[in-house]
Amino acid sequence: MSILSCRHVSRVYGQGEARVTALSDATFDIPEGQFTVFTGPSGSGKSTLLHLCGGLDLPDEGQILIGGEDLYGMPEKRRAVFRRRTFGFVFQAFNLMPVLTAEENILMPLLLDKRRKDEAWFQELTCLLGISDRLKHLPGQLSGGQQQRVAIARALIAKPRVIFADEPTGNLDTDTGTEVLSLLRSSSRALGSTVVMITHDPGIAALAERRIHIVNGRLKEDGAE
Ligand SMILES: Nc1ncnc2c1ncn2[C@@H]1O[C@H](COP(=O)(O)OP(=O)(O)OP(=O)(O)O)[C@@H](O)[C@H]1O
Repeated sequence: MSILSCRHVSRVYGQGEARVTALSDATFDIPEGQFTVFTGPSGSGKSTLLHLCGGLDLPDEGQILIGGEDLYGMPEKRRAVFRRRTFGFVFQAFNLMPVLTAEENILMPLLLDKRRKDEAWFQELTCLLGISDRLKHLPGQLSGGQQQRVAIARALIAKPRVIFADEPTGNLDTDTGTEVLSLLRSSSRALGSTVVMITHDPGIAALAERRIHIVNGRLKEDGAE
């Protein structure tokens, strides 16, 4: 079974002259463990699609199934809990809490869900990401690449089945971006998680197993006419 199944999903913003069809009839399936990127020009609908798949928006039409569960068929409160337990998010701007140490930032999803820390996974993850000696630092004391590695650890600490990453390398130089991406891949592989990522960078997109191109809210699989 697919981990993520998108069925005829559309999203329209605004009304009248301000009406924009951000996404039109999006249909695709992502098997568990696959690393997929969404590419496309600015304003084509990539973030809209990522937010819908991540349970952060509401589609106007269509259905999104996560492991067979209808994401928008469940009540909002249950969706919030489901999202916290099933998804990890990584953003371009890192979005770390500046007053918390790296370790406190990483553990935040567990705290929100009143879950215990799996010490072995915490050690493995921080070691894999090369941040074991930075755990007591505040985000402001870390480089951009280190901050994004902390954000990846935070996204993975609760062992999510799907990781959504919105331009995770967008604020990093090319070498750091490639390194961070490879760490995102190896740490998600260690967990067997599926990664769905937006990128503008063709070099980064080439590293994915699958590319879904979006133009004017319409999807086009890599290699398709
Ligand atoms: N909240 C909103 N209200 C109105 N229009 C919106 C809203 N969010 C997005 N849009 C419009 O929907 C379209 C798709 O936007 P989206 O952010 O999904 O594109 P994108 O491909 O992620 O762009 P970028 O690469 O620049 O981030 C754009 O025309 C955008 O202006």
